[in-house]
This record gives sequence, C-alpha cells and structure tokens, in this order.
Amino acid sequence: MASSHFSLAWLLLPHRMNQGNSAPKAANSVSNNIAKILEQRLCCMQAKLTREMALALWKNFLQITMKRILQQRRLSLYNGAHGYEEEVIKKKLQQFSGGSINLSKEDNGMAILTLNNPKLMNAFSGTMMVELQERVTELENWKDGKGLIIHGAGNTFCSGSDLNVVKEISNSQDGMNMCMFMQNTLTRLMRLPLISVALVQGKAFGGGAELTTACDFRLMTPGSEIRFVHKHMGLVPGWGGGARLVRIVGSGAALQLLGAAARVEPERARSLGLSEATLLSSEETRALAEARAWLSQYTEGPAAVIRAVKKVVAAGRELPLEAALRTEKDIFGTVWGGPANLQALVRRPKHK
Ligand SMILES: CC[C@H](C(=O)O)C(=O)SCCNC(=O)CCNC(=O)[C@H](O)C(C)(C)COP(=O)(O)OP(=O)(O)OC[C@H]1O[C@@H](n2cnc3c(N)ncnc32)[C@H](O)[C@@H]1OP(=O)(O)O
Repeated sequence: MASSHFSLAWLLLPHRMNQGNSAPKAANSVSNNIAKILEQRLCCMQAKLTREMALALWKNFLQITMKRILQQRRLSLYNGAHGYEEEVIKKKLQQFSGGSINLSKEDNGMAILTLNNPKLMNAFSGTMMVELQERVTELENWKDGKGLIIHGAGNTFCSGSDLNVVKEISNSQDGMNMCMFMQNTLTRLMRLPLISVALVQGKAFGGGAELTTACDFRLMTPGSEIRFVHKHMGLVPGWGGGARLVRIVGSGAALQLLGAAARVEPERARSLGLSEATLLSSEETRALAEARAWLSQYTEGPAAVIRAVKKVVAAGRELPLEAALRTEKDIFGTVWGGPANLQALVRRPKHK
C-alpha cells in the first residue's frame, strides 16, 4: 500500500508543479529535485519493505521448522544423547530398496497407510523404514486428520523386517541404530492425534506384529494370525512391540506369546484383548470397507474433539497420573468454549 501511494505522488508531482507557469525553469528544477528525493525514498522504502518481508518470511519459516523439530524430538525417544545416529542409520537403510509405504488422506479425516511389498509378504526393506518415518511426519502435520487404518498390500499384513536387510546390518551398532530408528517412528505413530487401527489380514509376523501394537486397535480377518516369531530368530522384539504388548494383554499373556512365539488367531486375539473384532470378510476390498465402517464410529464428529479424545487417552496411557491429569486439563482447555462445545450448548442434545 505505502509503496503504491508514493509511486502515485511521484507520478503526479512534475505535472502539478508546471501548472502555475510563472517561473517554469525554477519550478521544473524544484520539481525534479523533489521527484529525485521522492524516488530515492521510494526505492529505500521498497528495498526496506522487501527486506522486511523476506525477513518476516524467513523468521516464520524458521519458527515452523523449529516447532516441527522440537515436536519430533518431544515425541521421539532417542536422540544424540543416547548414542543414536539418525543420519548414519538412515543412509544405511536407504541402501536397501524395495517396496513402498503409501499414504492416502481422505476428506473425511481418515487416512489409509499401505505397506506395499507384496513380493516379500510386505516385509520392511530399508527404504520402507525411512518412508514410514516420512509418512508419520506427514500425518503429524495433517491438522484435519481423525483416523488411520494401516494395512498390507496383497491381502497380508507384514512379515517384519526384510531378512536380506537384517543380514546386512547384523552388526551391533547398526542393529541398535535400526532399533532406535524404528522405536522413534513407531512411538510417534502411537502418539499421533488420530485413532489408529491395524487391519490384520494374512500374517503379521516379527516386526509386523510389533507394528500392530503401535496402533490403538487391531482388527483381524478370518484366517489371519499375529505372531511374535522373534524367539525363533534368536531375538526379542526391538521395535517397542514387547513393552506395548505387555500393556495391551498383560505381562503373563505377553510372556506366553513371546516365550512360545505363539500363533495368535483371531479368536484367541479377541479373548486376550489383542484384537477388537474379527471382520466378516478376508477379501482385501471388503475387509478394508469393514474396517472403515468400524473406525468411523469413533471418528465421526469435529476433528478438534476427536483429536482431543485421542490425546487425553494417549496421555493417560503413557504418563504418570499427575502428569496425565495436567495434560488432560490443557487438552480440555482447547475444546472448552470451542465451536463444537458452543453449538452443543445451543442444541442442548438429550443423550438418550
Ligand atoms: C527384530 C525382529 C525383526 C524385526 O522386528 O525387525 C524381524 O521382523 S525379523 C523377520 C521376522 N519375520 C520372518 O522371519 C518371516 C519369515 N517368513 C516366513 O515365515 C514366511 O515367508 C511367511 C510365513 C511370512 C509366509 O509364508 P508363505 O508360505 O505364505 O510365503 P513364502 O514363504 O513363500 O513367502 C513369499 C516370499 O516372501 C519372502 N519373505 C517373506 N517374509 C520375508 C521376510 N521377512 N524377509 C524377506 N523375505 C521374506 C519369502 O522368502 C518368499 O520369497 P521367495 O523368494 O519366494 O523365497
């Protein structure tokens, strides 16, 4: 605005000064001088404005980037202080390609994440591990999201790490870094303000079984199985699946499932509280439709409220009571007097 006013004055000035015509030369030289001064000032102002705008944009960019980095650090478990070298392991993982992790975000606030490496029963290649981290970042920045379904391509969930990769990184340093990389990613996945479901078709083995425990719910199709096969690989869970399993089914049942590398079919999973429901169909498209319908009972409504619900539960699940209560108070503050709350006060619904 300011610059356009100045341009206008500058354009009008010589013409006005010439109108009197009594001392045209003197007037002309005065007008030329004023015009020059104004032009200089205008240039200065424009340069200053451009500098200020660039500075403001840069500051804004830095603020957003810092906020995201801090948020990722806050939501992650490991950083350099733990001997974790993210860039080193990422570079290593990038060397083992294959498959992809696909994300589709829908207008209704539901996202579908597909583990896509059907040739190897959706085993995680190195690049898929890195892509999973990228997709989680994308979901963290998706402010309209309410729900997430994770499923595998080709009618099976996931057979864990790609054993070809495991072999290549079987030294202790790479193993620890990969473990911390996946724990960070799955912890951030678990803490997303989205209600998440693992749709288990076919097999969820090893790391695949661990991934299901980073979701809020598991739904299984007939004939599917979850199996922590780690013991048979001379391992224990390393992606956080052991700790999460204990919280889902209790320590006794977790010990049984890990200690025997037991096959968990839908019925047993239901009775252990590992699975929420057994779907009717094991056909890919129909199972996904059933999972959507099941999840939508929890995701219908305003995003701000659904996300707040998940945040309250995540805090209660993870934090000591006092910290969880304080967090609940803060989250309550974000919805109290908010649009959904005010509309409900006008509607005064009866909760029959
Ligand atoms: C810390 C533990 C670690 C982690 O958490 O990071 C792990 O996850 S270790 C990996 C644990 N998973 C396994 O050990 C799975 C091994 N695979 C199997 O038991 C079977 O393949 C099974 C039961 C998943 C599927 O059996 P099915 O008869 O239905 O199919 P195929 O065996 O013919 O499999 C087809 C094709 O896929 C290859 N495949 C399957 N899983 C993996 C894997 N995890 N890594 C690499 N490749 C895998 C399998 O070898 C076949 O390929 P082909 O070239 O035809 O032999």
